[in-house]
Amino acid sequence: MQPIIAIRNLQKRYGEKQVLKGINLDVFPGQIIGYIGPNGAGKSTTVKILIGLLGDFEGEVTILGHDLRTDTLAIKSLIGYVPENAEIYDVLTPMEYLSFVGKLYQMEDAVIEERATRMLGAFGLLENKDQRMDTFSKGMRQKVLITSGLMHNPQIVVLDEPLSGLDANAVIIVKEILALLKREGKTIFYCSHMMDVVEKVSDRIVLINEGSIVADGTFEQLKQAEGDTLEKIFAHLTGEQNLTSVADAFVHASGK
Ligand SMILES: Nc1ncnc2c1ncn2[C@@H]1O[C@H](COP(=O)(O)OP(=O)(O)OP(=O)(O)O)[C@@H](O)[C@H]1O
Repeated sequence: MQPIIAIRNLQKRYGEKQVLKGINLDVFPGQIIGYIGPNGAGKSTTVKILIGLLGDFEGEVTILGHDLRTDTLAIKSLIGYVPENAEIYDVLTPMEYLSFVGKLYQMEDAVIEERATRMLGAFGLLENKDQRMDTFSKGMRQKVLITSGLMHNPQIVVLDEPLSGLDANAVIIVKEILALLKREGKTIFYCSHMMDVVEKVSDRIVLINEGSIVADGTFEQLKQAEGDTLEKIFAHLTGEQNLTSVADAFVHASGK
């Protein structure tokens, strides 16, 4: 099977600092990849490259046969991106914002209206659809962002910590959306720190540490090789093995 995303020797520097040190990854159609790693590991940098936001990288990235360097525009229409807490034009209402985003994807007005209404309805936001978003909670904004990333029915969905600020019910809805998207054959690249969710939704887990991939496999495969929970596997492979004493030192640092 041809990979839908092929990443070859991907490297990225910010000044002197090399934050991606040669990532090689083939993602196959219909996979849900859980892309995890400690703070600063390079997850968001990888995502920003994949969605065409960062052009200044070394290596090769091909998405559905398009070269990311030369076919950025074609690739953007194939990918849906859900960021964590992005700036949203909060003087707009959800419908105005979604209409703006839909037009960027060249969607017809009637389709935008229908999809936006259906998706906002699923998140319980219908009664807020014509209110300015400057009064919205963090979770309500995140629901609008999720809608805006999925509305154009992309083949590949890239989510960077999409559950940030969401309440328990919304987390369940997002997990169900991911399962539905998978059933529709979409490919999902899912970055998160929420190990329990990654463990449940991903059919392949890629762990990155200091800019390199240190584990790649199904949860079952990682479990056999490294430990019984994803949290433990994560701690083992990223070098933080005594987290209780780190927490203890932190609490006692302020008291003595
Ligand atoms: N615009 C930038 N300029 C300079 N350094 C940057 C920039 N963006 C990210 N970095 C650095 O690159 C490294 C990787 O950052 P990145 O945001 O990709 O990590 P991450 O794995 O997504 O982390 P987190 O889990 O904290 O979101 C970090 O050391 C970060 O400080």
